[in-house]
Amino acid sequence: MNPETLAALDWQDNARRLDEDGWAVIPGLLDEATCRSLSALYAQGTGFRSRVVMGRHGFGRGEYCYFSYPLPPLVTTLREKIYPFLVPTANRWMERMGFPVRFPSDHQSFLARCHAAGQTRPTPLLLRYGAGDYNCLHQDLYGEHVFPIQLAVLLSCPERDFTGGEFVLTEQRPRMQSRADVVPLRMGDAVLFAVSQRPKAGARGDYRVTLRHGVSRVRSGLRHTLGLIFHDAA
Ligand SMILES: O=C(O)CCC(=O)C(=O)O
Ligand SMILES: [Fe+2]
Repeated sequence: MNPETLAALDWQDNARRLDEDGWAVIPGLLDEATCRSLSALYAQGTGFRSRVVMGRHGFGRGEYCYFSYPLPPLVTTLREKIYPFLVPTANRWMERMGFPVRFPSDHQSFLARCHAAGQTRPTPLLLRYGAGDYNCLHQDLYGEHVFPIQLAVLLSCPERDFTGGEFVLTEQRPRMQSRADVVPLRMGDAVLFAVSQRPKAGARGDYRVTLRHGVSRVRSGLRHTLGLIFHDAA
């Protein structure tokens, strides 16, 4: 992955799919070698600020580790270089939902805002699921400052490295029942998705829907993911 690859992506189409569905897949964001080397960091166990065993918190089953600063260079690059392409959608969503917040065009300025408010801990993470593991539906909110779109990259190969373990999104509409989507991902694919709320166009104008994401039960093997959240944590 290099910055030119990112600039060459169809961000207008990504924005359109985020508006319509609340998520968009970037096929083949990372190549297999990069996926393998990122997954290998998990077993190495260094460069992380904390490890969370999901079962201990009722978050599901499996575990994840938050990177510490400085992040691995590739993770910093992805976070800094992808962010600016998402800002127009993020700002449009805030406007359409009637929220006053607007996001600066560069990630460093947004992080400075998080840090000034006490959200200083890095949120990018690696997740690892074995057979029987899953991630309950959740939202990655870590304080007052929330960038409304995040990214996850599947680092393992479905059917070869693991079975089951699908990325799931639910959308809760006001006074209606929730709708689920399963996002088809191959190794190295990234999914952009709404962290929490997003506007949806309806017959009588925009209304807000609430998204949650999770992972269905892994049936066999080992599944790794890279999670990229643009706000830091309190
Ligand atoms: O493992 C996954 O696909 C989901 C990871 C996740 O919850 C996240 O990146 O925030
Ligand atoms: Fe998450």
